[in-house]
Amino acid sequence: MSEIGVLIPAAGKGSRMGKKINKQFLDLLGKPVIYHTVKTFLDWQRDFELNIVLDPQEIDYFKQNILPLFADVEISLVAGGKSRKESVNNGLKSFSDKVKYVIIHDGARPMLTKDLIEKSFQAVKKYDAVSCGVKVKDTIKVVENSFSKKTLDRNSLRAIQTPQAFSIELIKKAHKNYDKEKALDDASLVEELGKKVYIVEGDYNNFKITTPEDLKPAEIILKERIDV
Ligand SMILES: Nc1ccn([C@@H]2O[C@H](COP(=O)(O)OP(=O)(O)OP(=O)(O)O)[C@@H](O)[C@H]2O)c(=O)n1
Ligand SMILES: C[C@](O)(CO)[C@H](O)COP(=O)(O)O
Repeated sequence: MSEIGVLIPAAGKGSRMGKKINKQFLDLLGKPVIYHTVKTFLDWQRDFELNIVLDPQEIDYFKQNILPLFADVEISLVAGGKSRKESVNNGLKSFSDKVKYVIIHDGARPMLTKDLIEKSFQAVKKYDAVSCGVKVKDTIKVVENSFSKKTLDRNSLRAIQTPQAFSIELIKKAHKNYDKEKALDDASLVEELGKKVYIVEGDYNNFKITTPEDLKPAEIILKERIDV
């Protein structure tokens, strides 16, 4: 068994997408969104434990409609929680003792690349806590009551993505240490411990499918990859 654990949180409600079906099960080029996410990890390599965290009410749907697409792969399905943090925490607890490093990646980011996974994995062996992030292209202002208050220094800003990778010992400790439900990402829990998180250059195409207008560009990006 491998020292690597891959954890895909996919137990969200997708409320901003506003569809009846979970956004991770929506069709993208003839396959569910989450299929593309998982497939990229399997194209990267196959020697890892894979935990996919799902809404308990969607586990049967996943078993019937998505698991058959990965017939030869061992996948553990884990029941998620009310918040992303709780879902990730449940996924962390389900790895075997062999796992040393865990790579956490949103099910709703199907445009990740093998290169991003590999860069994150190489970096976590050196730094113990890693997140992908991209430079911010726009000018960012703090706005209050519709008036700008100040302009932030763009050079020090990054828009944070997943994959995020950690030594499993550190990320479990970080989850235990932070008892509030709401946390935007796992790297921030490590920051709460006073530890540094190394930022790997992410990919602008690796955006999260959040609202309906994200679907068309996602299709264009994935189609270009499949066509080449
Ligand atoms: N309780 C939760 C909430 C989120 N997630 C997962 O975390 C990722 C990032 O979350 P986001 O895009 O915010 O998804 P949702 O919470 O589903 O979206 P929304 O906030 O619009 O409801 C998604 O893959 C989502 O399924 C999860 O596993 N468990
Ligand atoms: C983890 C994450 O995708 C990094 O950008 C993001 O923080 C998830 O946040 P959301 O509020 O669940 O969209």
